[in-house]
Parts: sequence; structure tokens; C-alpha cells
Amino acid sequence: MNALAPSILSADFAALGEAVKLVEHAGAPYIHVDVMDGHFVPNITIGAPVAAALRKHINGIMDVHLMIENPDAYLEDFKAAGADILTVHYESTKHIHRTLQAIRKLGMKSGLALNPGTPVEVLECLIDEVDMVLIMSVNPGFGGQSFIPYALEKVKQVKALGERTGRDLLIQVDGGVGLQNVQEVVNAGANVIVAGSAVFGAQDVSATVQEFMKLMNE
Ligand SMILES: O=C(CO)[C@@H](O)[C@H](O)COP(=O)(O)O
Repeated sequence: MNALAPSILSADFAALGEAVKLVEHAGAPYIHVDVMDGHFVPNITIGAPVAAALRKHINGIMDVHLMIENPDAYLEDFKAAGADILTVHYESTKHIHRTLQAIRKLGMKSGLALNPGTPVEVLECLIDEVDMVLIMSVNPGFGGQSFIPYALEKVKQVKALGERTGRDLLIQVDGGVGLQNVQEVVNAGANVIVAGSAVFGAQDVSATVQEFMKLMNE
């Protein structure tokens, strides 16, 4: 599973302007799509039809992060839209074990996201159903927030849990990651980095992606 690792940069988009830039840079091998519903998080972004339209321009893995209530109702839609990895939140799902199994049954890799206030201990009973753990390093809902330092400790805990249980996990970190702190995040154990404003807010998107990749793989 960790053929993607050691370190992947995932250009994260949640707005159509960012999606246009994404299409311009469609050589990106791994794309993280933020889906927000205005209920689980205060923001609204895109749904499965837009993800499906963008999929045609993505030359690589599409990783969809569902920040929505009742994600179970939409698993098949995002499979049909072309998601390779589908991530749901521990906090939005009533029967998370069943939801993770359902994602895999549909032929996608299963991702489990933990908000900053959710401890890593909840993974203990779920680890065998999870391909990727997403440690949120901001409270979900908006780009451009500051990185919460305690996330580094959680990444270390997930890495240790993976080693203890013999699982080759993808460990993703999302929120407030930029060129200034990406190495610290990778050194803690992350192997998939999500970056939104640091990529799409840059003057030169391609050069910034290259700089990220260099720092992450040094
Ligand atoms: O999903 C979220 C927040 O809800 C994150 O993906 C952010 O959108 C990442 O943006 P930056 O913090 O990198 O600007």
C-alpha cells in the first residue's frame, strides 16, 4: 500500500479557482479533494458531479476527503466519480467500522480523519480497516489556518501504532502545512502532505510543488 510513500505532496483544492489551477497543473500525481457540506463544517464546497468532471483532468490518484454529515449516503457516488481513496471523519459517522469496510468493499482505499480534538486512541479498534489515517492539523472547514503543533505528537502516535500492529499506513497531515514546517511534519512520520494555500496561493505553483517535494524527500 505504501508504494506511494515515502512522501507525497497532495495539492488540496476546495474552490473552483483552485480547481482551474489544478487543471493547469494536471501532471500532479496525487490530488486531495475537499468536500464540505455546510453542516459538519461551516463551509460548502463541491459534490460528486464536480469531482467526476475534474477526475478526467487528474493524471494520478484522486483522494477525496468527506467533511460531511452522513457520509454513508455518498460512498457510491464518490466511487463513481473516480475516487481512489475515500476519507471519512471519525466524528461524522455513527458506525465508523462499518463505513470503513464499505469503502473498501467498493474498491477504494479507506481513509479515517481525526479532528484536532479527537485522540489517536480511537484508532486502536479500527486499525485493521484503515489504509490511511488523516491527522487534521487545523479544525476542518477553512484553508489558510495556522498549524496546531500538537498534531505532530498525534502523527508520532499513529506511526507507533502502525509499527506495533504491523500496518504499513499512509499517514496524512492536512492544514497549515507550508514550506516552513513541512520537514517537521514529515520527520514526525507523515508520508502524505496536504497543502492548500501554500500551493495555490503561491506566485509560481509548479515551482512551489517542486520545492515541497525537495524538502519532503531530503
Ligand atoms: O480541509 C481543510 C480544512 O478544512 C484543509 O485541507 C485546508 O483546506 C488546507 O488548507 P491550508 O491550511 O493548506 O491552506
